[in-house]
Amino acid sequence: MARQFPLKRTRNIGIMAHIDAGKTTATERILFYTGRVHKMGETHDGASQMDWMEQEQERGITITSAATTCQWEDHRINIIDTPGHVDFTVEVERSLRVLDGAIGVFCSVGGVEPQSETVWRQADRYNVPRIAFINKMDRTGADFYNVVDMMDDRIDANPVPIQLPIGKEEKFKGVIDIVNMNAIVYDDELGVDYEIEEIPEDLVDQAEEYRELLLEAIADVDEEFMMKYLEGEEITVDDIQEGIRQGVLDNAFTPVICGTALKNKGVQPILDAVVDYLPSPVDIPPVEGIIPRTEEEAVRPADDDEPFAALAFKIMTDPYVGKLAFFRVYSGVLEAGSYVYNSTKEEKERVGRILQMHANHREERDEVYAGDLAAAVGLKSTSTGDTLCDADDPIILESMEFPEPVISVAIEPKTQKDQDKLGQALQSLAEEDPTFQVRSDEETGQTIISGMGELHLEVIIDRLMREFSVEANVGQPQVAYRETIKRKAEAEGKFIRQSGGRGQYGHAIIELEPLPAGGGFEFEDNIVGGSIPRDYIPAVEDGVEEAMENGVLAGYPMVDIKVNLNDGSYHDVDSSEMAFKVAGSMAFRDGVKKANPVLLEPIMEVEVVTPEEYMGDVIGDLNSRRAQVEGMEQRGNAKVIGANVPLSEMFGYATDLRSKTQGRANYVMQFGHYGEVPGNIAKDIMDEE
Ligand SMILES: Nc1nc2c(ncn2[C@@H]2O[C@H](COP(=O)(O)OP(=O)(O)OP(=O)(O)O)[C@@H](O)[C@H]2O)c(=O)[nH]1
Repeated sequence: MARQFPLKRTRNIGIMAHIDAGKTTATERILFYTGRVHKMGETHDGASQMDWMEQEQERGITITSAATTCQWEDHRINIIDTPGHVDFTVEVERSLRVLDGAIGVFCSVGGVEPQSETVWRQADRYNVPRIAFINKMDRTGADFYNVVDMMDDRIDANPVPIQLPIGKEEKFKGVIDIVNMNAIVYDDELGVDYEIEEIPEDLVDQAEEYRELLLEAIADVDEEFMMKYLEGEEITVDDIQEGIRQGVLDNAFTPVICGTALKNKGVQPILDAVVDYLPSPVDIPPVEGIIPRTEEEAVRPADDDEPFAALAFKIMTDPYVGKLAFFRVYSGVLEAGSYVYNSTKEEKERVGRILQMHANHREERDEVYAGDLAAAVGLKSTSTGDTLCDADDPIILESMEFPEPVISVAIEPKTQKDQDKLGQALQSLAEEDPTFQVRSDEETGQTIISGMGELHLEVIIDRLMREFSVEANVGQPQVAYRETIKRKAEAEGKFIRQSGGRGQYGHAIIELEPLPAGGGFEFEDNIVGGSIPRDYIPAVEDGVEEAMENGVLAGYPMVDIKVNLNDGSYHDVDSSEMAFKVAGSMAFRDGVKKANPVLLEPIMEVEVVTPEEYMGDVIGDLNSRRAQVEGMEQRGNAKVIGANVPLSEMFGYATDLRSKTQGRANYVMQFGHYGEVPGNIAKDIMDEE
């Protein structure tokens, strides 16, 4: 069977936004206009099409990203929903990894909020070409030009309006299209019909001014265009569109359009802009990876004739079909019912059915092609971030980077029956979400789950009950502390047993050294002359890694340490992997004690927006939470305070802030870095353990 849409006419896009900017509404309108959904669901009625999960509907926020397919102007558009809440960064990361372009949705009143800033910067890191849609032009206080300025100041988006609003707030009527130099005017309040008209007289000068800015921006990225522009030659609409497309693909500027999703104004132009300006899979550099074993670098161009390569970017448990693995095909073709090689796990797996997800139905696919996004049923071992490929031409694609969890709770099954189900349920959840981790506490035997924030863990516990019917008691959320070392130290581990039967002999001499924050764990093998045989070296590393799971101060995982294995000895008969593993653990524990171990805590970046009259109280309160106030600025008529605050001091902050400011201040917080816990506080934490 041949492919239905040429690669050039495929768009894989995400919609990125701050919570409440209107991403869900915009997505629904897009699906409505592309004809897939025939009734518009409103998020606040809880009838949303994209918010599949029950909790999402109750909370009114989008938590998971689902890939939804629609069609516009002979193009296939796959939309990857991207949440705006920072507790779900992993969802953002994973969608950024597989999309080719994005629409940034901003609220015309709130503008560039801190979380949109975070998401925008994540997208910068992945070089994602973007367009921007300024939504909610109908709201009181709507200010298109202010948002454009904020995009310039805060996120260096180099915004270039290609539309201007006609009117605003309740008088918002439509937009001026400065590419075609005409006006799209909606006839009524609900944007059912529109007319293409001449630009209203009072806006002609402004339209011309912005057209000049647009032409200049294009001239900066397109030499041919620059020549035409400078020599005063005629510039066609095609030239301009071509130029905008170039600017977007080069990440040189961000074209800005506007409207109101809720009132159905300016939605079709979003789709036109996606088709006209965002990249197809062949417009972006081919995906990179390495060949297993040889470790050679390789690329897979977007082409059906290349060997199959895809990335699993989301695992979902579906009530009807069980485990669904969403994947993005970069190259080649995959048939339903065939085998595929999971190069990350080094396993062959059978793909059962392949499903294409639409907003309200699923379509069964016999084959998927380069550039497609679909979901597979039947992949048992595949988890988020794994590469699926052709066994004869294997590759491991660059995986995603996931942040480490910062908060944890102890969880205890209520009954024996729950106990049996808990392990399996937690494992499925961890497969879906790499920022969710499960471990058992060595001393208490309790099951500890960790995640990115209180909301993240709440959602997980909710799902345990709803989807897996596990009843559990949940402890107080605790900060996920870490331990590390501050100086170098040498250490030795010797494990010798010689009582009866076969003895045990393992001996390792190591040196520990601190790595910079975020350095994780490194192991260097400096053994020369076979003082430890090759075969036993991985066992020493395993032993060290196992010992790192429970630090010496308070049993927290150890991070940012390099271990150099420098020497050791062995015994011809008695040495074994087991003995070297134990020796590795012993050496590490011994070394840590000499290397000045310290406790680390997550430090959050907090931003509080408050009316000026409460500023003193807010700062006083932050100071009592060991905050480092980093800056203050005026935004509109409010004060914005930026601070770094230890997460352990932030529990219950929402309630305190509300009562101190009569509910008039807001805050957002996100993980910043791990910092050393001050001595007296560290002592308290260690005493508690
Ligand atoms: N006035 C106005 N309200 C809008 C518009 N678009 C969306 N809204 C409202 O804004 C609220 C948030 O919209 P959503 O579409 O849920 O926003 P979201 O960005 O998807 O939010 P999360 O799912 O929480 O990330 C809802 O009450 C919408 O009805 C608009 O154009 N104008």
